[in-house]
Amino acid sequence: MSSREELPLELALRQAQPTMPTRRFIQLVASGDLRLSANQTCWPAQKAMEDALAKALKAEGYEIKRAHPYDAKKKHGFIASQREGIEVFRNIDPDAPLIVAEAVWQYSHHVLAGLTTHRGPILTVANWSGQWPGLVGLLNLNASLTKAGVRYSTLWSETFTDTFFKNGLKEWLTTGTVTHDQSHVRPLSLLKLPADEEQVGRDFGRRFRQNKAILGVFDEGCMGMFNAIIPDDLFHAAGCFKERLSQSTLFAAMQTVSDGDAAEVYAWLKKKGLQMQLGQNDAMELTEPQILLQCKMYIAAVRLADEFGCDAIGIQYQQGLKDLTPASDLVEGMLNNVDRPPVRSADDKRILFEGEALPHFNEVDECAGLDGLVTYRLWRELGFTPENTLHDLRWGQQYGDDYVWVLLISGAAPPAHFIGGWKGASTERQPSMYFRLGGGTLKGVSKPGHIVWSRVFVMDGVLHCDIGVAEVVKLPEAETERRWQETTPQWPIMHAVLKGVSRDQMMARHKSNHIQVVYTPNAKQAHRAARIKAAAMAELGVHVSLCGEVKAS
Ligand SMILES: C[C@H](O)[C@@H](O)[C@@H](O)C(=O)CO
Repeated sequence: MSSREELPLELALRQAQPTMPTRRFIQLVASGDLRLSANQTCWPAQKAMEDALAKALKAEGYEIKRAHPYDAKKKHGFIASQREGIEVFRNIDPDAPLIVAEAVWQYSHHVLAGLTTHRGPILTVANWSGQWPGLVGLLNLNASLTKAGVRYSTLWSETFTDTFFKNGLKEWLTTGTVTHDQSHVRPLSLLKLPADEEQVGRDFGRRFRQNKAILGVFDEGCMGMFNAIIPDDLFHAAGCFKERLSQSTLFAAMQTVSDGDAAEVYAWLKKKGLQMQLGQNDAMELTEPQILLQCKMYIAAVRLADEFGCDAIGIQYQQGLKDLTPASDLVEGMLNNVDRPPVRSADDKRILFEGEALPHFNEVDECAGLDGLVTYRLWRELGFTPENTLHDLRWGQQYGDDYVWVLLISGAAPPAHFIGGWKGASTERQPSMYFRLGGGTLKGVSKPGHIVWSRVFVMDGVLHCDIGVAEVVKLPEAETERRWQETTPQWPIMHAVLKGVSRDQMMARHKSNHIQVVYTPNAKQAHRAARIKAAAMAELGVHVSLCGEVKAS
């Protein structure tokens, strides 16, 4: 029996090269949020995008056929749960070509089940718009499909009339796949790093693995981000172990924090100069009681991390928690900063994690957790400021000679990254369509400088890590404001120019909605640190690729 015959039928079919049937219609699905308010608010953008897509397909002689209708009662046309998705896919011809169209942030598990058994060619498409996190949703879906071993093609467009999109669409319609330029990706295994740097990285990696680390995960995976879950055996091989915690525990621990302790954190923030955009209307504005609850959450999170001996923690922050308490963003930003309000143990005997950040991986993205902890500790050893964070790869536009990405995360980044530090930081109410009970974000503009960017992801059953360098640029205030207004003005922003990677190369390759970023003292050190980090990751068994202009020596 050949190894091919040993494969289960479904898998064999999935792995077969998809062929494009000559039907004249293309089925379409749209995955949405799990929150009705978000689906309703974002529906008009999705509708506009689907109309533009339909026009593009019509020009090629094809018609779009939605596989699920607009729901007049719910006032949107998204698949809004995993169950709904499975039911929709029952009526989809599994051999027919299928487009997944995304203009919004979506929960990938709504369509993942159906897509894992779809045999026809799959095309994921997003509109090049900052308005809602549709590109972010697309990247999460692509990464989830990659981890699941589902074959797919992907495209994006601002107008759906540009040459890049039209050529890609034509290729998909005729061959069932879209090829992208990924010449910016160089596997580390084919490169030779300078021996001294390789040794520093490998030595760090060996010690990291031997010491073992515990990453506390508060409600793994319940934001639908299948890609963000690292299988335990892969995690263990890198020296990382999960402490599975519940957001209910976090909520319960919040109830044990005294009002006085919360008030101290609040006062610390005020003294540091954090601008609080406060109002009175709890439903729409940020209020003092919301922030005080966030201060309680901050203390509770640090105490739980101490109790379970965690080296880093990740709070899932949406499902479950959003129904109980204000959002965790301000908490996350504080945790990730070395200069943060002190937290004493409940018995008042110790200051917890004194002089250190408690690395936090937003949205329980375990890939970011591994990366964040490695980076924090390695940067400390290199003598650099260790604060790092993830951002969403939200959108981007040309500015002058540069393609400047909008890296924006849905609530918090460490103030150490901001122009002016704490004094340059502000907290604004999370949009109520996402967070009914409010809560402040931790917002600022990332300072100009040289950074290393990276992303850990799961592909072909193993861990990968892409590493590159970038420059954070300062844009005029008006341009920053314009970019905020085009996206989500309450969230922290980084204006990043990725070195040696074009927009389309990045979109084609990047296997995540998130990107990890950390500062270095200058351009030369950014390249050096990227190489050392590459060696460290390789030592942990991760398949590393250097992307774009990282000099190999
Ligand atoms: C609030 C939103 O749902 C966010 O969670 C979303 O835009 C993301 O940041 C996804 O990474």
